[in-house]
Amino acid sequence: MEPRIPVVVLTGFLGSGKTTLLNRWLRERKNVALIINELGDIGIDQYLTGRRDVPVSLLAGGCLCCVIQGSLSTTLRNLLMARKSGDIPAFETVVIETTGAADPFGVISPLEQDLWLKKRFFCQSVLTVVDTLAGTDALDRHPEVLEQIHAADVLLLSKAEQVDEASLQGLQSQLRELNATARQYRLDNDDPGSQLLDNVFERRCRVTGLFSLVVDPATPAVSGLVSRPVQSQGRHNLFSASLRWPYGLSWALWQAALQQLQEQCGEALVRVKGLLQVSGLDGPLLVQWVAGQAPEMTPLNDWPDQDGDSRLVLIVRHNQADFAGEQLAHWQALLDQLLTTSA
Ligand SMILES: Nc1nc2c(ncn2[C@@H]2O[C@H](COP(=O)(O)OP(=O)(O)OP(=O)(O)O)[C@@H](O)[C@H]2O)c(=O)[nH]1
Repeated sequence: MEPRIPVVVLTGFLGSGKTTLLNRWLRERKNVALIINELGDIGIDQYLTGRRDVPVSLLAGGCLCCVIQGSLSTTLRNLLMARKSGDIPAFETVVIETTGAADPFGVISPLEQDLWLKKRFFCQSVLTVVDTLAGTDALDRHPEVLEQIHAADVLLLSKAEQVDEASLQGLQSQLRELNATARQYRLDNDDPGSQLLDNVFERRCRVTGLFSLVVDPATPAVSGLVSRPVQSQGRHNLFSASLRWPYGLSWALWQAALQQLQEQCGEALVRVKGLLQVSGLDGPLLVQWVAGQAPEMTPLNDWPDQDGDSRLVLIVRHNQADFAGEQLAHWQALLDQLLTTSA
């Protein structure tokens, strides 16, 4: 039997900087296969990963830790078959970029529970990106962030260059309380680089259906740690809605429309990302927007596919599953109106 293939789980809340970091690391690495899991139905991240010579599998429309947990087994099997038959390069490591809402323990559980997979793959590390700009607020607002921190072997602190030292230190000490063993790296001046993908960490967590921490009797209990059941269906009150639209608008009208979307969704808004058709531009406008942070709108040279449709994914936190869809439907009506008046 061949040696087992290591699987690295790269996690972190919505918009924390997972894809940005992977882009950087994949410039130096070829020998990985990438699995990208997206909450929305339309994948955007697969277009943003820098290297085209790395096999990328997109799993969209729900989280691997719950709604589409079964898809990981199939995807890993397919990757292994394709590697054996020489259809894809002989990757040495699989990197899973989770959705921003994922519970990493839920993502890795098939690797521990499916005997076929267990013989061929193992979870080598859980790397968690922490958005320092979102800071301690995110720990209070989004329980998923706590799960991602608890599960981490390493904490990678993004956007630290935008945060003052005192806030950063406050966040770092809170992170140490939540996960005393994970090493912290500031990505602005201490990026460990893609070599981190080779480091093997001992799994500290045991997956039993109910997730519980295996506490080393030599280490004090970690404060604030909760173990809670994971439902087989979507366990988040995070919902996504996606829109494809075969038209373009001017940059200024898109800006106004996005502003309107923010006002409509209010506090519920968590993340917006998309590729928009803009009159006068050959390539799309990449929209990257993390709630509470300034929207980034970057013109790209080319469309990543033949399609050329504007597409947008909206992620909200709300107790009504229909909320995201309704907001996007209202917004589409506004876009249609803008299109008519600007024609
Ligand atoms: N200033 C700064 N911005 C960053 C950094 N990392 C990411 N960003 C920005 O944060 C936004 C989200 O980055 P992504 O890499 O797409 O985040 P993500 O975690 O992959 O997002 P999801 O897939 O939606 O969960 C983008 O606008 C990035 O440009 C960083 O270290 N510093």
